[in-house]
Amino acid sequence: TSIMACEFDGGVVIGADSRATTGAYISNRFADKLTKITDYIYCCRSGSAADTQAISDIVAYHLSLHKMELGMEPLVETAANVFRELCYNYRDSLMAGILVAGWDSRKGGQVYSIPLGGMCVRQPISIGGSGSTYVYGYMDSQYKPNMSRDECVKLVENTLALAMSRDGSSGGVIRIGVITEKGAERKVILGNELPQF
Ligand SMILES: C#CCCCC(=O)N[C@@H](Cc1ccccc1)C(=O)N[C@@H](CC(C)C)B(O)O
Repeated sequence: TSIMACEFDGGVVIGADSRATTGAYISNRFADKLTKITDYIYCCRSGSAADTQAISDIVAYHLSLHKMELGMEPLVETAANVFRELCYNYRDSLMAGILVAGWDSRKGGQVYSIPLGGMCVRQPISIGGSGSTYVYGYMDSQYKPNMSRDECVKLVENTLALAMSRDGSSGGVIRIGVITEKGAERKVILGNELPQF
């Protein structure tokens, strides 16, 4: 897997490849690793498909209850804390590397990274999954503070395309999401339309 999330003024851009593997076999060529938690909060999943699906379902349930009690949309930070509590408390039984990203009225666009082990840290831009190891240098060389929405989309597309070209556990299509106060929009870049370097 190759996943990425990037903050911009007014929201976040999230992205993922679509390959699921069972050993060397590609068990799913069109996996959807961008998972909705609330209307304004998504997560990017890497690691065990089963573990990350289960965790995401539990967090979505808790936040739906929290929204009813609170009477307002849950904060991105709150979602990240529920993910962290599960990923840390069950760290010996789980294989889950998750990026939590979304928009709320208090802090706007936010990205929180929860790698294996269960720590949680906010980052303006974050990558994860097996493919991310090949593109840290590219991300660092291209990142600037205060990028526009479209600059973030292009950086996410290019970074994921590079990771997918080098990592055998990444591939397929690129799924992109943009989350702002207006909600979430999604698009797909097909395998033959990927940026070429
Ligand atoms: C059966 C089946 C398909 C899913 C098996 C399955 O979880 N594959 C994993 C690799 C893995 C991980 C831990 C144990 C075994 C196999 C996988 O493809 N993970 C991708 C993300 C998930 C969300 C699709 B990525 O991290 O590469």
